[in-house]
Amino acid sequence: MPDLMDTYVENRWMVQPNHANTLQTAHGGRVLKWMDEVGAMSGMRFSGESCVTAHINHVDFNRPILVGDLALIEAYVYSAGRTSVRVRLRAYREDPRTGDRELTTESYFVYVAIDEDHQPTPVPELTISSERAEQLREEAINGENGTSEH
Ligand SMILES: CC(=O)SCCNC(=O)CCNC(=O)[C@H](O)C(C)(C)COP(=O)(O)OP(=O)(O)OC[C@H]1O[C@@H](n2cnc3c(N)ncnc32)[C@H](O)[C@@H]1OP(=O)(O)O
Repeated sequence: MPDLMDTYVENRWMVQPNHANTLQTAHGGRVLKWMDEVGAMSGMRFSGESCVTAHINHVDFNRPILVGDLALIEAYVYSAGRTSVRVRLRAYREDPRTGDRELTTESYFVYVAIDEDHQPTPVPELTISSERAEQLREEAINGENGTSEH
């Protein structure tokens, strides 16, 4: 049974002019695409299956990510159903020189594990075996319910 920490995936992209809008900041659709990809990686790591995106909850773009910044995307599975997997996604802008980062976007995605026939297929149970994992799960549940502070 995979542990929450086993599903923790992060990836970075350097924001290039071809990722930007006319304001020279990352296009929102591009950021969502990166989030979706990293979330799917997390869901696949958890389930051992291909995963498709079934649902994206509300998305607020709180800060822009400038061309030349790094877009850092973090994902982890915090809950699992029979065939569905809930993934917390956070996007940060990161200064490539200092590593300073600020949260820009947060969302909660539902993926469904599918078999070779593209039909939903069961996922394992999620285990929580450390204080850090428990903290991450609580943060996700509170964030999804709109009760977190950020
Ligand atoms: C990473 C990517 O970019 S993938 C590309 C974009 N995504 C897609 O193309 C997916 C297109 N959609 C589909 O193929 C189908 O609707 C599927 C596979 C997501 C679901 O198929 P369905 O036949 O509706 O499945 P079914 O009704 O049995 O539900 C399966 C699970 O999905 C969950 N689910 C289905 N739709 C949703 C939804 N909109 N929101 C939340 N959960 C959902 C169900 O609650 C169920 O969860 P559980 O098994 O944990 O109880």
